[in-house]
Amino acid sequence: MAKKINILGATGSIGRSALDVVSRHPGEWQVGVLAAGSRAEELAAACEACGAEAAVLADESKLPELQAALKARGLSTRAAAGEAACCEAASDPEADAVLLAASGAAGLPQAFAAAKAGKRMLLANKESVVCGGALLQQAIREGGAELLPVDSEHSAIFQSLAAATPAQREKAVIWLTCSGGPFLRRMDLTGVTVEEASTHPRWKMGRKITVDSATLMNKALEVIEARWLFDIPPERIRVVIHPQSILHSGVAFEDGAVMAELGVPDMRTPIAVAMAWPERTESGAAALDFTKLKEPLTFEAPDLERFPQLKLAWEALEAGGSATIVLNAANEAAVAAFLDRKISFLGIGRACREALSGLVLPAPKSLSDIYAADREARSFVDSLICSGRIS
Ligand SMILES: NC(=O)C1=CN([C@@H]2O[C@H](COP(=O)(O)OP(=O)(O)OC[C@H]3O[C@@H](n4cnc5c(N)ncnc54)[C@H](OP(=O)(O)O)[C@@H]3O)[C@@H](O)[C@H]2O)C=CC1
Ligand SMILES: CC(=O)[C@@H](O)[C@H](O)COP(=O)(O)O
Ligand SMILES: [Mn+2]
Repeated sequence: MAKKINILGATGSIGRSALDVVSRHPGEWQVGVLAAGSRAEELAAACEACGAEAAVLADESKLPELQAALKARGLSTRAAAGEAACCEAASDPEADAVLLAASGAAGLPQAFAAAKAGKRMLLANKESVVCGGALLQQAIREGGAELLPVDSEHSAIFQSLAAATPAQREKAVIWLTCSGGPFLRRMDLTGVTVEEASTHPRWKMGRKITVDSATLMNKALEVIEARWLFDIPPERIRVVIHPQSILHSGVAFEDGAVMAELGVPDMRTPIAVAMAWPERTESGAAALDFTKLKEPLTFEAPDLERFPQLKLAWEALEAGGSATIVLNAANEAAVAAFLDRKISFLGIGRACREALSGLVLPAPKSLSDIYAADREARSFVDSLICSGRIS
């Protein structure tokens, strides 16, 4: 019988890539629920293409629109809306796997729901790991869930660690690769436009993560993500700039050996790895031919003067409490303001730093504590922007 996958964030960049992988395996995989944020027409179209059983929108007010869009396509797909319905999709007892690919902290309740229900979690939504921290890891353990990383770097690390013993992991160093984003060689970042920051040199991704890659906050979030996913202290996580995005990250062992995963930059590979693990399956990604690489593979240290956001990962982890939640929320609020052309590109980093030093909150004890810290950081940044202190 075909295995069932529920996809949250189905209309996004990861969601579409996942649907492409699923479509290559008829009879082996079938789609249960597709969930998205608010775009009813796009969700209905995705349901039609893959024959999903149910469609869910997080935005409750869009339920009539979703029902109408499904009906207009002659589909009998069940429709639901609201955050609770998204969490039901994430914890669905009928799903063999759930892909968590909403964008931002909006994915947090879904990750907790999947963890508590003991699901096989294919996790792209890094923000839920950054905010959920120890609490999410605890929910995964207690719920008996299995987490398979989809973020390309973490998929590479996961694969590189597959054969390592606990003792070998204890001394391993993680090398996270970073493309450097569109401004790797641009010395002056004043005046960066929304259009410039919204174009990634290697990956086609959603708007928020693309801007994060341009500020290097994406890598900061990935350092925090790695700390939790691989239970590794921050001082054993390093970042290296690798503009070609062919080596997706690696692990250095005490004997000098480095295990790494390489491939063409195509998210269908880590999605297929997570779907099939510990087996392998066809993803649709082109094979890497070392004899036909268009440019040499290069590596260099990151420039922390021009990209100070990167340092905030270690600072937030060191600070403890709710610092990583504050950092994530401040960044989400600042990136949204930048995309709305209310603040400059450099204002994003200033907002993150101000929030991190201005808001010292205790460690969360529950999901509602996480929401509270998240809300506080967002309103802190909003007030910085409204008062003109960040522009
Ligand atoms: N794109 C990539 O290559 C990579 C992405 N990631 C991570 O994966 C996640 C998704 O990124 P990406 O696909 O680029 O983002 P996109 O912006 O392309 O897509 C976001 C998706 O999330 C949906 N969505 C928004 N709010 C909710 C909600 N509350 N519940 C369920 N779905 C929701 C959107 O629906 P709607 O269309 O209705 O707005 C859309 O389907 C992010 O956390 C990102 O960091 C990690 C590695 C690589
Ligand atoms: C594809 C993926 O996993 C992204 O997170 C990607 O790594 C972004 O590239 P940067 O290295 O530029 O942040
Ligand atoms: Mn990544």
